[in-house]
Amino acid sequence: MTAALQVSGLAKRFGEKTAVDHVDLTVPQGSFYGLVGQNGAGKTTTLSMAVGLLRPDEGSSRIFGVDVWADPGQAKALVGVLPDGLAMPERLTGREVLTYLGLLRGLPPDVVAGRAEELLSVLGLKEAEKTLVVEYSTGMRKKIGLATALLHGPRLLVLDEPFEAVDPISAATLKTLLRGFVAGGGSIVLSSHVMALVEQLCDHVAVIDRGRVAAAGPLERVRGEGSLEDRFVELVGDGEAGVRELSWLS
Ligand SMILES: Nc1ncnc2c1ncn2[C@@H]1O[C@H](COP(=O)(O)OP(=O)(O)OP(=O)(O)O)[C@@H](O)[C@H]1O
Repeated sequence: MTAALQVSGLAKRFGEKTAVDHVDLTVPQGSFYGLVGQNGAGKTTTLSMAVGLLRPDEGSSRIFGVDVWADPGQAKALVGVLPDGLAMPERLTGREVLTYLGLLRGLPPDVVAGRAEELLSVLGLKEAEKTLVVEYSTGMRKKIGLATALLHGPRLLVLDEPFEAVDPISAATLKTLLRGFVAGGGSIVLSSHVMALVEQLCDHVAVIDRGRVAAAGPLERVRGEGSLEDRFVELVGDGEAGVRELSWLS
């Protein structure tokens, strides 16, 4: 079966810094795939290149077999993206953002209106629908960003830190929504620093360390006998470096 997302040999340098160093990832159709790594490991850069937001120096990315860089229109119709630091039309309300982006996607106005209504309701943004995005909290921005990713009914969701700054009640709703998406045949890739969350939601995981894939595959295989956190520390930890005390604080 064609993979939902197949990235091959992706590489990106920023000046002297190699942010992503020939990453290969295969996200099977119907999987819930977690990408974990330390700050600066290269997760955002990898996902940005995978969905066509950032041009790679080397490598390729295919969404359901469609080359993201050769055929961006077709590839982008298949994917919903929640990027890191999503830029929004700040002077629009949540509903206006959804309407604008839905029409831009070419959806009929009545479909956009119906879906916007449902998304605002499911994501707990109904009361905030008249508020301008510029006035949204960080968590609310995350949720409206997710709504824009879902609006056109994509087959693959690529979500960069979707749970960051989201309150526990909204997180529970989000988990149900994402699980439902996968149960209905969709595929999801998400990045997170929270190992417990990845263990709870994902069936596949990739550990990214300094721009490279340190381990990847089905969750059970990657984590082995222990927890994902133990395995993560084992793979990417740098010994005592993180546990030095600040003597001047005590
Ligand atoms: N536009 C840029 N210009 C220069 N360096 C960059 C740029 N974007 C990312 N980097 C560098 O590339 C590396 C990977 O960054 P990236 O944002 O992909 O990491 P990450 O795993 O998503 O981190 P975090 O978990 O903190 O979000 C970092 O060293 C970062 O400083």
